[in-house]
Amino acid sequence: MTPQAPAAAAVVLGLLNHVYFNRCEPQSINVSFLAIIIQPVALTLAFNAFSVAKVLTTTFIFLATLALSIGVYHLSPWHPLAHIPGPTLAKISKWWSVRLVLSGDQHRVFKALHDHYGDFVRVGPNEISVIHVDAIKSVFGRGGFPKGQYYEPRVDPIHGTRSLLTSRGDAHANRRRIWNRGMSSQSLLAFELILEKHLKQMLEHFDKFASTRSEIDIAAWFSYLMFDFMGDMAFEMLRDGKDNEGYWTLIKDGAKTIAVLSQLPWLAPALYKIPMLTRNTKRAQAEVDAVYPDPDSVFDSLKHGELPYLTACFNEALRLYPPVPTGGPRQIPPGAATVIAQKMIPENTQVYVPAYAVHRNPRHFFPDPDKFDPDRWLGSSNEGLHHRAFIPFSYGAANCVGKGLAWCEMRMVASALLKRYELRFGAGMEENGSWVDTLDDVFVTSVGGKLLAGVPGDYMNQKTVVREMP
Ligand code: HEM
Repeated sequence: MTPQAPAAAAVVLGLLNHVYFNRCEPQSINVSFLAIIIQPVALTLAFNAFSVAKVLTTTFIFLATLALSIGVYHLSPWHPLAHIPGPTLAKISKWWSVRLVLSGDQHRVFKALHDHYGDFVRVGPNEISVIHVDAIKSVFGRGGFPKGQYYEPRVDPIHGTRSLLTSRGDAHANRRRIWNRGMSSQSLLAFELILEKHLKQMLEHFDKFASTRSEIDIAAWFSYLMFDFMGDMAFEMLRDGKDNEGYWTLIKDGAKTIAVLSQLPWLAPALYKIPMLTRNTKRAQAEVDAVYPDPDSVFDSLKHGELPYLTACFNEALRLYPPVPTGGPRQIPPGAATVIAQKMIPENTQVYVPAYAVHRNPRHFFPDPDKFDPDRWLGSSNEGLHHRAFIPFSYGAANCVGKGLAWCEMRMVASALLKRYELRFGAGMEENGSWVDTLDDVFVTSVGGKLLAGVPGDYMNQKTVVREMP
């Protein structure tokens, strides 16, 4: 045996491992980690050359070969995604994505990549992002693709319980039917009463702040409101459950489902862009005043259809700052290579259709796709407005089940605030103008910092006489 034999064997073993992992992607780190640790040790023993130094050397050669082989293959013309352009580091390893997600900038970076590379970008060894409008239907629509491994970490690791978000196929369809019943227009009317109760509580607090002219972090207050409302709504379902099989099953299905209901940040980022926080306040406030002449009537959701300007403002906020900015990919099943927007995409690829980048593409919304311009939603012609490319609530069978409720919340909260106050940016907020740039993409949007409302001396001038809340 030559002294180089263990090293050569470690190289061969590294290459064989790559072939194996390429065919059978590991589903759990435990098994693969164990295999990777044991193999070089066993190899050193097999050559009767056991010593700590030799084990370390063999392990290093083995791991280096494995890493190099994987990296080279990912960049090679033989990789099935070789025809999709993208950053080199993204193609080589998933660590690029991990770093990106940790930074919170995923949505902004995806957009920049699409600006540079076009409709298709390779954003991982086996992941692509597509912003072509045809991809929305192909990926999310009927006959589209299931959620894949991306969603698995969201499954309860102890009980294996799947929420609506993580279930697939028939299990998803069955559970979704129950949710749909729970979110029917009749149910929404009941939820509105709960929202009204908590909204009034928030207004009481705001009245106090107004009287002392103090500054508030309005983003935090919207989160409190949504937390209280969603929590109360979930338990209200529980209370009424005996009479409503739909709600009852929903709750019985486990705490995970309630946790989904209690997802707070979905709504907040859109609310932060409500027009009272911008210079576009005039018209929206006038519209609310006209539709709700009586302050007590602002809780009446039946009039929400009479608020086209406010609705346009929210559409524009949801377009520029979709609360699920990138979202999760769908995964092309084994053996189901497919064509998306005229490009062949191989099996097992994870496909993102990132709302943030789709919404800011000049082919879909023009002119000035980065500009907050509610009027683009109000024109009689649809020029410059690609409705099919507007996907803040996603699309297809697993789109947002809470869409109706979210719209009700947004319009009711905004109407109540616009009717009652003239809000101003807090000290330093307007000049910075960059609060929205601090929003992080962590699947949903996470609020980066305080959004101060009001300035001392000119703060939340109450338009109406403050009344005692019932
Ligand atoms: C402006 C507010 C909201 C936005 C923009 C939004 C957006 C979305 C998006 C994009 C998805 C798809 C996620 C994916 O594909 O992985 C989704 C799913 C979902 N949303 Fe919302 N959402 C909002 C509010 C709500 C509310 C208030 C609820 C509470 C009932 C809710 C409950 C859900 C559930 C349960 C799902 C999973 C649906 C399924 O897998 O069938 N959402 N939402």
